[in-house]
Amino acid sequence: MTSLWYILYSLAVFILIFWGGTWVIHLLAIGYAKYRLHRKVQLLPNENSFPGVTILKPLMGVDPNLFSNLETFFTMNYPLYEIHFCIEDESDPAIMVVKRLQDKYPHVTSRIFTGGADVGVNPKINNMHPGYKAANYSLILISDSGIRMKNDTLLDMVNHMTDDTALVHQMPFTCDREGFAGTLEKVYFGTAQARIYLAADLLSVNCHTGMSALMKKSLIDEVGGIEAFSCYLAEDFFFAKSLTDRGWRIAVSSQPAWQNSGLCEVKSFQARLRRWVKLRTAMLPLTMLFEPLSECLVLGACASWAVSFIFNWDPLLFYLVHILVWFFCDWILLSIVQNGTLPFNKFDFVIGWLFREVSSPYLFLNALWNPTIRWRSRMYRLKWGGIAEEYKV
Ligand SMILES: CCCCCCCC/C=C\CCCCCCCC(=O)N[C@@H](CO)[C@H](O)/C=C/CCCCCCCCCCCCC
Ligand SMILES: O=c1ccn([C@@H]2O[C@H](COP(=O)(O)OP(=O)(O)O[C@H]3OC[C@@H](O)[C@H](O)[C@H]3O)[C@@H](O)[C@H]2O)c(=O)[nH]1
Repeated sequence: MTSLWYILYSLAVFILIFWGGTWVIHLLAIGYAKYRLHRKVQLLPNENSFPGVTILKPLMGVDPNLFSNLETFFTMNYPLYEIHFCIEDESDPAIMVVKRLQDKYPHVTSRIFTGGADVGVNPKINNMHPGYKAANYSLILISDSGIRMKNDTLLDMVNHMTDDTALVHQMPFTCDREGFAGTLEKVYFGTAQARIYLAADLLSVNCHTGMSALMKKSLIDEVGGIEAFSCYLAEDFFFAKSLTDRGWRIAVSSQPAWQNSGLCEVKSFQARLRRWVKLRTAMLPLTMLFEPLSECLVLGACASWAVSFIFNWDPLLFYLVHILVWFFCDWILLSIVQNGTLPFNKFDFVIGWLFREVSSPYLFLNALWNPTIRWRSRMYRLKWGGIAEEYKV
């Protein structure tokens, strides 16, 4: 009996320490977001001092926003860059979209690479490989198909590329999009993900998500080029790991990544989140415990039990206050990340927030239950450590 009491007591103490840690993370994320995000970019002082950038754009298929998203890459205020569009399938309609833009902006240097390569399992790396090999500049920007740039986004990223920095990445966020799925994505990226992403960057924990990442090419070539990472599906995490293992800094730029894919549905968004859970748990198995425990509703329930066990406090009242304060912290963080008027009202936020909080533990368990990963047209399985193999049925 006494030993069971000690076990429960220790568990309650552990939960309360973890609970306290998550509030520190809330505060760090809010403070760091305020300090780091949306800083004004200096104007170009001297065009010659800016390094050239090769932008790799892996494309696969067309969505209603593709043309206007890609157009933002042709209108950036940066003196020296080229765009390498990488399109695996030679009959992909994305080729026509790119050609229309090339005709509209003939003064911007851009090329189309079709066919991809077969250097490993990761299809994004296979697709980008020919474009990477033909890169002419010292900086590489890997930018996913749904990303939108502001005029000064590239300049902002380059400004963060200091001498001891090897990789500058944008924190994922989303453009204002209509409908519940648009709200849900904005709520997720501006609250749960932004909190961890910002706290991780502040504490130099690798949390790099590679939808928009500027890298020093020579440092990637030093370890064998992008093909050296093609055995992983989460090539982004391993790019950053390889660089930090060699003593380099990675940094978040002040503008978040404006995702604006024309496909905006709850179902596809949840499938994407499940795919990411599978990547994380294979690479970092400890997240299997800490990730569900760091969710508002799960942690609140555990902490309510712990305070009633140790201090005899009312667990229900504690749970309600916990949820309310968490909710307000999330609202504050989202408002800072958005840096302007949100495209939905407070009621929509409550619904989106509750939906995310309730569905997230379920999505997590669901992802663990089925380890097969579907990414666009292919299926994969991951080994512990993150090595991937294609799964053919
Ligand atoms: C005392 C509190 C401890 C809190 C532990 C928190 C556990 C992690 C909770 C949520 C994980 C959210 C991760 C957000 C971004 C990940 C998006 C993603 O999966 N991207 C993949 C695909 O592009 C990519 O390959 C993976 C990137 C790295 C993921 C690393 C996840 C672990 C982060 C742990 C950070 C802890 C920070 C706080 C430090 C005390
Ligand atoms: O088979 C594929 C799949 C994807 N891609 C390209 O890879 C990019 C990212 O694809 P998606 O938008 O489907 O996937 P995500 O946004 O979830 O990607 C994210 O998670 C997985 C990581 O490897 C990526 O670096 C990260 O951005 C797109 O530009 C897409 O065109 C390919 O070129 N081939």
